[in-house]
Amino acid sequence: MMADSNNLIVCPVCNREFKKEVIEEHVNKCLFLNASGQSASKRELANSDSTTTVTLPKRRKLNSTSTGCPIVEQKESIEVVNSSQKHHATVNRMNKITVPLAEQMRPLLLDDIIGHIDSFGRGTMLRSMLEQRKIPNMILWGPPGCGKTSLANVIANICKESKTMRFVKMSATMAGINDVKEIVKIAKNEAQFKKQTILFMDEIHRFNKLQQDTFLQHVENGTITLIGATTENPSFSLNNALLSRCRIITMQKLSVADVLEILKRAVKKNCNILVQDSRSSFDDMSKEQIPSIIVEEESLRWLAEICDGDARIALGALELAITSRDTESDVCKDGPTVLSLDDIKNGIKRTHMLYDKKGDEHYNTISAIHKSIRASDDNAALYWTTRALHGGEDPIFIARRLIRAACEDIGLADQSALVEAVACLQGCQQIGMPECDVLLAQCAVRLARAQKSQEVYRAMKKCQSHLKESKGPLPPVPLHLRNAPTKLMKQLGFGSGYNMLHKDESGLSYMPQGMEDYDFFNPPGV
Ligand SMILES: Nc1ncnc2c1ncn2[C@@H]1O[C@H](COP(=O)(O)OP(=O)(O)OP(=O)(O)O)[C@@H](O)[C@H]1O
Ligand SMILES: [Zn+2]
Repeated sequence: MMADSNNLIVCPVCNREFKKEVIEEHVNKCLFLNASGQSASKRELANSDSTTTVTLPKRRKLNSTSTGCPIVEQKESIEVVNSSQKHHATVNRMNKITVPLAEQMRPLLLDDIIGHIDSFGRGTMLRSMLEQRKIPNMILWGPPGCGKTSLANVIANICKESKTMRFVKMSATMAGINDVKEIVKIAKNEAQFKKQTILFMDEIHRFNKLQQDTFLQHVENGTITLIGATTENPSFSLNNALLSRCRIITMQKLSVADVLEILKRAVKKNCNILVQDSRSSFDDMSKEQIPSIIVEEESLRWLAEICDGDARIALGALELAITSRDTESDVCKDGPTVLSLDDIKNGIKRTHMLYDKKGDEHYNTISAIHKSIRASDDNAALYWTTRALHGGEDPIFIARRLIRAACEDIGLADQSALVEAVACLQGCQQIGMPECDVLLAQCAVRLARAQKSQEVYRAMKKCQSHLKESKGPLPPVPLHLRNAPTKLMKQLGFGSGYNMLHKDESGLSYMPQGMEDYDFFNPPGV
């Protein structure tokens, strides 16, 4: 299949071959997945166009002033060509490309970590502990790509220098109980040689509570020092006993300025590519000084803004943009290649990154919808609903929440709101996305604009807490309210004295005995 193989291009990330028409799409996927530790090729394998032949496209060699850049290095090693060299070339390429830019930029020192001033900036307790090489048990809780693993990496570095601590890194996505037991066994042994084991467990929330119990005793008796990282609220996902033994370090989402700084550092330090306005002139530079690629500051700022605080995504996108930009320019031009905002935008699909269905963002957004409705802010209700859908939220999940809001916040003030919200759910079930988007938008706006009444909801809450707080057996249903289907029951007095009149005229109480004066709508003292 020689003719075909000429048409194949190797993915620089996973080293598989794809047809020219699909390679771009594949590389985009592969880079993103690679950044998140997965591989696009595995998923695509079943229906991919890959074959075993290796034919590499000819690439432009970059300016030699750019050495040190991971991207540049990989370019140079891809510069291959005939089939007798192909094996060597493949190996060479693999070695260099398996480390994505985000990984290369991982901070080594505390001072390299950007942001997080409140949690471990100068003057914080954690900071001074770490500076004295004291590592507490801790859980790092923060959104993806904010630097949890990076902090662990810095700690690994501290361990390396200390000689009295060893650092072990695991991920709960891969490891099981047996791995933990193994670590504990080694840790006990190392302890005899006065070496403390620091265990970093990434994505610790993936362990169920029973599995978490395995750590507990070893954390408690000091065999291991545990550092857990999680994107999920630890108070829900972690064992209480474990929580009480660990310091919870809350890491905020990185700000736009933080991410911008990380991007600038990556560009400056690693790649020797200038960040500036492309219009500036290079007249007074010697030919060697002129960089091969220029990244405009505007592009970096845009990236920093859309990555939603995830530095890994921002770095991955930058890497992708540089890689694909360079591939395009086959001919060596006189001036540098400019990486414009459009180049960066082309490489990225916004929705891929921003909405994490399982994480807090999912609940945060749905809560924002509900609260906007409650506040009668139609504009905000529309925004949050649209944003949830844009991020890939399940429309049924939103519709259910709207039904709840229709009762909880609108209630008897406008009873058709409930009917319409239920209709909205049915409509969503029947037509699905993308058509049901407007159903949800309309319903959210409708609910936001409705009259509000929490009367029933509040009364129900009062009633619920009354029941919860009442001690001893609950009062029996009064005899006159009971049904008497049998003779025996009639003889026992069931239903006796009952009449069909309204409460003011019937002379009966419809509340249990002793509770005649209870009014959940107007509770005493309110
Ligand atoms: N605060 C930061 N300072 C400097 N670089 C950072 C920071 N946060 C993230 N980065 C960069 O982003 C990359 C990804 O960050 P990291 O792996 O530490 O995130 P994480 O919080 O562990 O994310 P996840 O929950 O997805 O594993 C790092 O390799 C580093 O290059
Ligand atoms: Zn690939």
